[in-house]
Amino acid sequence: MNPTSNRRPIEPDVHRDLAGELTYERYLRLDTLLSCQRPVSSSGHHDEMLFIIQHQTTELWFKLLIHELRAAIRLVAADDLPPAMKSLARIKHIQRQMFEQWAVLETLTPIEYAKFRDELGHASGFQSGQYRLVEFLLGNKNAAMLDVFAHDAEAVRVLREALEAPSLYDEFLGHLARNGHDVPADLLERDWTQPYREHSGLVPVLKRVYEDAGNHWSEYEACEELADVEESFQLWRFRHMKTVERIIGHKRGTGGSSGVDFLRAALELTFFPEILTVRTEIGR
Ligand code: HEM
Ligand SMILES: N[C@@H](CC(=O)c1ccccc1NC=O)C(=O)O
Repeated sequence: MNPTSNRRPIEPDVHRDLAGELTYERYLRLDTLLSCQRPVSSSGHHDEMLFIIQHQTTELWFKLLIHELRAAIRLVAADDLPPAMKSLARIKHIQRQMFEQWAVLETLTPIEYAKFRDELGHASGFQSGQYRLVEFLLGNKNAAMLDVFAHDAEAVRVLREALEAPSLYDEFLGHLARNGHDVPADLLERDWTQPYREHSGLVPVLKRVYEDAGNHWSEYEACEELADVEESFQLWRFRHMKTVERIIGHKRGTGGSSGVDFLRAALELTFFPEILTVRTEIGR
């Protein structure tokens, strides 16, 4: 090593003849991945690259979220909680990345965005099939959301399948029931296509779990993990709404909604309501 050259020599055993072999680029399909950034703006606005990459990276994180959420749902349904918690821990880190990433897009000023916004037509994040799938897997079911995918039979098939299946919380309540907890029967056999609605009969069940956590540790841990996932999801929704507010103010959305007010209304939606409600009852 020569400390003055400021150059790292390539070691002799580094593989150089890679023709026909599996390489970094081939394994990661970078030819495809890096050819997907195609600005629509005819005059090629500098900032559209940021806009595209911000969306594409988020869609990649959605893909991993879906992969992990599906694994967690399967594991909870099989009463195998420890690996399910591992998936939820990973999900929380992904959510943190997605939250922090808004800072990059927030460098886009209203003037910069206005230069290419018109060219986006009616395209909108509201049409993100992967986002809607994440919402469904977490339990925010709404059949009307399928309408905007009517042009895409495969998206409708995947979303309908998730709409009709138990969500993460539905499976968790089933797990509690199988482990001797007195979960109200109407929560165990309900129409899965409907959004989960808070049930006062579940609160005493969770109260027992929380107040006697020593004897119900895995259930207690799972509740806390779910609370974290819900909070992180709300933080993402909130930051999206604030980013939108600072970039387009109260203009209507390209997807046809009222814009910020529509996004703010989503902050009222909850995935695991009793896990928060129980806190009011603790110690009473
Ligand atoms: C300049 C940046 C952005 C603006 C101005 C914006 C604006 C909006 C607006 C106004 C809506 C409501 C639907 C509509 O009428 O269009 C919406 C929905 C949505 N956007 Fe964005 N957005 C931005 C960036 C992003 C990014 C980076 C993502 C990441 C994928 C994203 C994902 C979504 C999703 C998933 C929805 C549906 C939300 C829901 O159903 O509650 N948006 N956006
Ligand atoms: N809804 C946005 C447009 C937008 O952000 C967008 C456009 C195309 C693809 C993804 C988008 N992202 C989120 O809505 C707007 O109203 O400006």
